Amino acid sequence: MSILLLWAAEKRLRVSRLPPGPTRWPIVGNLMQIGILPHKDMAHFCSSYGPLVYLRLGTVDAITTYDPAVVREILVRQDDLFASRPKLVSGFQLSYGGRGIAFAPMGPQWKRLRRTCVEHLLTARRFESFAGNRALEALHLMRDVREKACKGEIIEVSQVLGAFTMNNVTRMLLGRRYLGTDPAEAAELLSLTDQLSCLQGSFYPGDYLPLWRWLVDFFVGTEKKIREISRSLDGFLQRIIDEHRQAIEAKNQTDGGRGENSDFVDVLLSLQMDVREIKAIMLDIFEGGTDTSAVAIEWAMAEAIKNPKVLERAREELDRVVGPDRMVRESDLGDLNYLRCIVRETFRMHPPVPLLVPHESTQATELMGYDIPAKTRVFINAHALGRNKRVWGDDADEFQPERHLPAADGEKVEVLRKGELEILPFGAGKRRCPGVTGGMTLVLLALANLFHGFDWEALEEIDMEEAFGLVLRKAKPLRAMARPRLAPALFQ
Ligand code: HEM
Repeated sequence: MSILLLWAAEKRLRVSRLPPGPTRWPIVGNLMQIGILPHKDMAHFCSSYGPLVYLRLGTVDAITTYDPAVVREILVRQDDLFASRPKLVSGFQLSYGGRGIAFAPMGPQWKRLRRTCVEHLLTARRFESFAGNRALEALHLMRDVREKACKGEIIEVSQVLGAFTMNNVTRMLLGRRYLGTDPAEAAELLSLTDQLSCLQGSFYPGDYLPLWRWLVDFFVGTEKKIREISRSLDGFLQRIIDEHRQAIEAKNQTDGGRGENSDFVDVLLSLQMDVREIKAIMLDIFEGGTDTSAVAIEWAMAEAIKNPKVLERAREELDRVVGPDRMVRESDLGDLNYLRCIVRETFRMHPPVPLLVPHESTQATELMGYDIPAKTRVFINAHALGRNKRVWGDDADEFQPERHLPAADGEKVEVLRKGELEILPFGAGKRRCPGVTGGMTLVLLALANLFHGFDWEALEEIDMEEAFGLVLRKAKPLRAMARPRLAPALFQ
C-alpha cells in the first residue's frame, strides 16, 4: 500500500514538473488544437504559456519552443540526449525501415550512414567537382525563363525553380539531368517526389494514437498510400541502380575499372553497402536537396518583388559586381553582400523546414527546471524563432535585408553565423543538415542570376499565405512576368 502511495506521489510530482501547456482533452490530449498550420499553433502556445511548452499529442509527450536559450539547451548542451528521431509511420516505411539518415533513430546505423554521407558524398572536393554542372543548370534556368518571357508567358516560378534544383540534385546523385530531357521519366520523377514530400510532411494522427492507427487509416487511407508510393519508388530506384551497375561493369571491361567514380550512386555502390541503405540515402538526398532550396528561392523572390526597393538595391549591386556583359558566376557570390542579406532575411522569416525534422529524447532529463520524460518529441519552431519579437524587435514581421548589413564597410556578410541559433534554417548539433553548402549555393546562384537577368513584375498582389508540410510552401505559387535585362547572346 505504502509503495503504491509513494508511486502515486512521485508520479504527481513528476507530472507537476512538466513544462506548462494548454489544457489537454481525454485520449487525444492537445491533438485537436493543432490545425493546418502547426508551426503557427505552436508559436501561439509559446506566446501564451512561455518559451518551453508541453503538449500531449495523443499518447505522445511533446515539447515545443521558439526561444534561443531553450534551443541552445536542446541542440547544444543536451544534444546527445535530444538527437534521436521518433518512429513516424511515413518516415519509417519510406526509408526502408528507418535505414536512411534523416528519419533514422540515434544509434550505430545512423552514425555509420551519416559518416558515409559526410565523408564520401557531401565533401568539399566532390561539391567543387560539380561546379560546371551547376553553371550549366543556371544557364538552362535563364534560357527557360527568357524563352517564356519572350513569348509573353507568365512564369510559374515554382516550376522553373523545381526543375533547376531537381536537375542539380540528380546530376550529383545519378549523374544526369532528368527534367528537360525525357518528359515521361521527368513526369514520373516529379510525381514520385511530390507524393513522397506530401506523405513525409503531413501531421498524421496515426503517429500519435498508435492504438487507434487502424481506425485512423480506415478513414484517411494514408498507410495504403504509403505502401503504394514505396512500391513505385522502389521500382524507380532499382532501375537507376541496375543502370549504374551495368555502366560500371561496361567500364570495368574497357578500362579495368580505373575510371573515377562520378556520381553519388557510383560511390555508394563502390562501398559495397546494403542496397536498401543505398536506396534510403538516395531518397534522403532527393528530399533534402530539392524542395528545400526551391521554396527558399521562391519566398525570396516573392519578398523581393513585393518590396521593389529591395529588388532595385540587389540589381544595383549586381550591375556593379557582375556588370551587363556576362552572367553571374559562382565565384561572384561571395562579393554580393546585399544578396546575401536577402538570403539571410529569407532564412529568418521563411525557413524552408519550419519545425525542423522532429527530434526525440532518448532518456528522461531536466530542461530549464522542468522534467522531460524519455521519448519526448521535440518541435523546434525555426519559423517562430525567426519572428520572435524579443529577439528581432517589433519589426520582426517585416522583410528588411538591411538589418543584416555589417557596421563596417568592406566586411563580408555571412548568410549564417557560426554558433548562432536565432536563424535556424538547417538546424544545429548532431542532426544539422549535412547539405548546407549545397543548399545555400543553389539558393544564392539562382537568385543572383534571376535578379541580374530579368526585371520582375507581379501579376497581382502577392499573397504570402503558407501551406504546411515538411517543407513550407507558398499556398498560392508565385506567378510573375519577366523582362530580359541582358543581351540575347548571353543566353546562348
Ligand atoms: C536550402 C536547402 C536546405 C535546407 C533549408 C535544409 C534543411 C534541413 C533541416 C532543417 C534538416 C533537419 C535538421 C534537424 O533535424 O535538426 C535537414 C536534414 C538533412 N538534410 Fe538538409 N536542407 C537543405 C539542403 C540539403 C541538401 C542539398 C542535402 C543533400 C544533398 C540535404 C540533406 C539532408 C540530410 C541527409 C538530412 C538529415 C540529417 C540527419 O538527420 O542526420 N539537405 N536539412
